[in-house]
Amino acid sequence: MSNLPARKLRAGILGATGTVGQRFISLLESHPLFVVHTLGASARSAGQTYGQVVRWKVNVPFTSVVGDLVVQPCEPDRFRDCDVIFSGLDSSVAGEIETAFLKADLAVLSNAKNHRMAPDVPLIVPTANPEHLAVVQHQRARHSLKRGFLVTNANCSTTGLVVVLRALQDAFGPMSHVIVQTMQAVSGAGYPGVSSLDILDNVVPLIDGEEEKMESEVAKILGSVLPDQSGFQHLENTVVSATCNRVAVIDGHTECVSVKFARSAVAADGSQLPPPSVAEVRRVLAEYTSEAQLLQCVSAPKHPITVADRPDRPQPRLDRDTHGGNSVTVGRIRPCPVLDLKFTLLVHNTVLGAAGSSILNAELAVAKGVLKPLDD
Ligand SMILES: NC(=O)C1=CN([C@@H]2O[C@H](COP(=O)(O)OP(=O)(O)OC[C@H]3O[C@@H](n4cnc5c(N)ncnc54)[C@H](OP(=O)(O)O)[C@@H]3O)[C@@H](O)[C@H]2O)C=CC1
Ligand SMILES: N[C@@H](CC(=O)OP(=O)(O)O)C(=O)O
Repeated sequence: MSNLPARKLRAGILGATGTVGQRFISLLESHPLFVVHTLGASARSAGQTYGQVVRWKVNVPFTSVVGDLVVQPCEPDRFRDCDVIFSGLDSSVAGEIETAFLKADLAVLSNAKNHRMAPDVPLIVPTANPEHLAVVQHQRARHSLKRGFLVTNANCSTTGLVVVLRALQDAFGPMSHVIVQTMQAVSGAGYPGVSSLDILDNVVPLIDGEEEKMESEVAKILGSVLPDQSGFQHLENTVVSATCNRVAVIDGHTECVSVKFARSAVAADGSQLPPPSVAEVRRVLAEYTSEAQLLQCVSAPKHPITVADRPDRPQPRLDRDTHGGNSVTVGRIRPCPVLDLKFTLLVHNTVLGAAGSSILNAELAVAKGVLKPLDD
C-alpha cells in the first residue's frame, strides 16, 4: 500500500456504544494503520468508562485498553488529537454533529444517512466507486478546510447491490431496470432494534425509508464524477425498484435481484444485442477487482465478489464472513424470463454494509494521500 504513514493514525469513534460503533472497535482492534484513541456517545454514556456502559454484542471481546477509555460527549474539541473520525451515530443526531466535526477541520467517515446525498459529499462503497473520493478537494475548498473532509458510505442493502451492479455495468454496459427484494438482518436496526415478539416466527414487510434510500443511492454511486471534480453526475437511465423485509437473521442482508441490460432493448434501427450468458456473468463477477485491491488496501477482500459454487448459497450464517465480511457473495445466477438475469446476493450489513466500508474508505484515503496524520 502506498503513502504508508510513519505512525498509526489515532481514530475517534462517534456512536462507539452502538451496533456499528462496536463493529468499528472490533475491526480496529489490531489494525495496522489505525488505533482506537477516543470514544464518543450520548450524554447517557459520556463520563463513564466504555466497559461500564457498552452492551457488547460482537462475539469477540474488546480489550481492557478500550474498556478503560472514558466515553466523551460528541464535541469536536474532545476529538482534536484524532487523525480520523469514524461515525456510527444515530441519524437523529448525526447530521448536526458530523457538520460540526467537518467545520472543525476533522476527517470524518460516516455511516449515517444524513449527508449521503449532499452534492459535494462522496457516497463511497470502497469496492464499487472509490474514484468518487476525488471530490474531497472541492469539498475542502468550499468549506475552507486544510485537512478535514466528510465522506459517507452507503445504506447496508445498497452496499451489497452496487458492488455487483458496478461489476455488471463495467462489463456489459448500463442496466435499464433493476428489481431487488431484500431479507434484512435484525442487527441492521441497531440495538435493541426490533423486539423479539415482532420478529421471531415472522417476516416484517416494511423497513421505514429503506426502499427510497436504495433507489436513490444506487444512482449516485453508479454515476460519475463531474469533469471539474466539483460533484457527481447521477445515473439517469437505470430504474431501481426495491422491496425491503426484516427477517429473523442476526447479521447479513440477503437480496434477490433481477436486472435488464440497456443493450438488450431493441434499438431504433431494429438491432438488439443478446443479454450476457450466465457463464459470462459468473466469470465477470468472479474476476471483478477494484482500486482497493490495486492499491493493496489492508482490509481489501481478495475478491470483492465471491461467486458461490453450491446451488443453495449464499446463506447468511455460512457466507457473511467471507473475506472478513468485506466480500459480497453471489449465487443462483440464472436467466430471468421477465428481465434478462437474476441472482441472489449476500452482504454483511455491519462489516461491508457499515464499519468495514468506512475503514476501507479511510485506507483508500490514506493510499491516495487524502488522509494523513495531523502532524504530517
Ligand atoms: N446497523 C447497521 O447495519 C447499519 C447502520 N447504519 C447507520 O449507522 C448509524 C449507527 O447505527 P447503529 O449502530 O445500528 O445504531 P445504534 O442505535 O445501535 O447506536 C447508535 C449510537 O448513537 C449514539 N447516540 C444516540 N444519540 C446520541 C446523541 N444525542 N449524541 C451522541 N451520540 C448519540 C448512541 O449512544 P448511546 O449508547 O450513548 O445512546 C450509540 O452509540 C445509524 O445512522 C445507522 O442508520 C448504516 C448501515 C448499516
Ligand atoms: N436500515 C438498515 C440499516 C440502516 O441504518 O440504514 P441507513 O444507515 O441507511 O439508515 C437496516 O435496518 O438494515
